[in-house]
Amino acid sequence: MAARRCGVLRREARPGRARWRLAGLVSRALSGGAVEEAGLEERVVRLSVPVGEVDPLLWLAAQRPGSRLYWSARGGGFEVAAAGEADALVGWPGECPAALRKRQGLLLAGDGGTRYYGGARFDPARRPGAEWEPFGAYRFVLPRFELRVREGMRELACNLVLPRDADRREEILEELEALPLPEEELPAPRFPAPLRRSDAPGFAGWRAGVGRALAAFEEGRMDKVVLARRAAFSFGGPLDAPALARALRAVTPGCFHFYFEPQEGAAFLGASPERLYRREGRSVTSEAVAGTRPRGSSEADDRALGGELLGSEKDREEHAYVLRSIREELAPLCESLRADGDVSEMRLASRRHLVARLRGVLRPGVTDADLLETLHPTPAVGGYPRRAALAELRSSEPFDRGWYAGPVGWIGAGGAEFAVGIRSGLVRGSELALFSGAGIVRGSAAAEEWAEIEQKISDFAGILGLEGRDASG
Ligand SMILES: C=C(O[C@H]1C=CC=C(C(=O)O)[C@@H]1O)C(=O)O
Ligand SMILES: [Mg+2]
Repeated sequence: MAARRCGVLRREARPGRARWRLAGLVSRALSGGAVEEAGLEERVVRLSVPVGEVDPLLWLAAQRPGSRLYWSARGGGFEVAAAGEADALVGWPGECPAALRKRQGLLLAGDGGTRYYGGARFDPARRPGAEWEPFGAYRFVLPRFELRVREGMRELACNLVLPRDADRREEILEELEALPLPEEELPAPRFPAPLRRSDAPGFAGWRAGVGRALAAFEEGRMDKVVLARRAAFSFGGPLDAPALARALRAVTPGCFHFYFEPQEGAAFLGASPERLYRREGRSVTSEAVAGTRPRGSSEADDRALGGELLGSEKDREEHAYVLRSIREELAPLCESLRADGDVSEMRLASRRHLVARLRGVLRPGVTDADLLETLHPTPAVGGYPRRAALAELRSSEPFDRGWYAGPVGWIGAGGAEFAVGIRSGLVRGSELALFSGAGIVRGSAAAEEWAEIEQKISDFAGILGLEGRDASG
């Protein structure tokens, strides 16, 4: 028999058997005696069993829509798909993730592997547009069920919050029993045809925005602002958002991949090259990513584009504000902070950026809420100085960024990792909104920055047949 890519499994790792073993663990953990022994203080119990080769994104696609998520670390090493919610920390309109501080007790009481996954709005102070309502100001989910791949080991896990889940024993076991565990490859997805495109701002509005930014630089009110665009597409039928995430992952190696679906019919997904920060205990790393050129079509062309980026004064300036700001913001939270190498080139499949890394040791007591509040938004997505840039975006950007360019990632007791939620889109039924921005500094030209955004959305555009539909008119 021909070997199927995902179908040949060792007997003990067969999905059905994994589910059955997990049900045994869950049943025991929720039995009267075990719950009573655990006492009244809320805590998270994470139960897991090994499982065979299932692609987490295929698993995700098979789960019931509504409350699904996916995260994979840049460069591999950690990947998770999840369904359902054992707990959720949700921010009300106007709340920033700093409010997480008050709600982190449960998390810190969790066992080692416990992680909440989620993200936050770019600007909690801006009134949310209707399309972003399901996402909240921030939303971190402790999934009910997880399929995790960590350093090549695959596991199926169930999170329980005790004692509160004791009352839901039957419900949880029924959910587990019904949990789909696909063993086979799905056919390659076919996406519906695109019908219409509309950009906010259009090119005239974009040119005006760049002009306003240049005037603000001249007047000394600001040094950099990242202006963004919302390119909205409608299709001839509903978009399969998990399939889109899979197709995107395939063409964007070396990126963080994320997918958040807080309710059926609304999914925010993307492939970001940029780490906001990573924390392991008190060690923290962050990085400045800015300045852009495409990859070349030949080796010589590619080399020339790399040289052009590294030698570009304008892109160096875009990048320098990001590095300077991260250093300024992070230093007060650290006992020590140092550069990790020089400014270099980050090469992605279809474009390249300038990158510089910072490494530090946090002062005792610094939390992830502190880090998020301090680091976000960096001038890679906001501007410099931050306050002036945000005021400009609030008063002139003609759409709500929602979670675009906000922090996305996970928080655990011993560590955390966040990417900057760029190169992303929002799927709602047969509508897709792609969000992308470009750093405006002295010397920026409106048409070039518009084209840079077009290049940045080309990963999505290539998958969905949107190329050649530039709306610059
Ligand atoms: C704001 C975005 O990219 C940022 C990250 C890298 C390079 C950038 C640039 O060259 O303008 C942007 O600052 C985006 O992709 O939406
Ligand atoms: Mg740029």
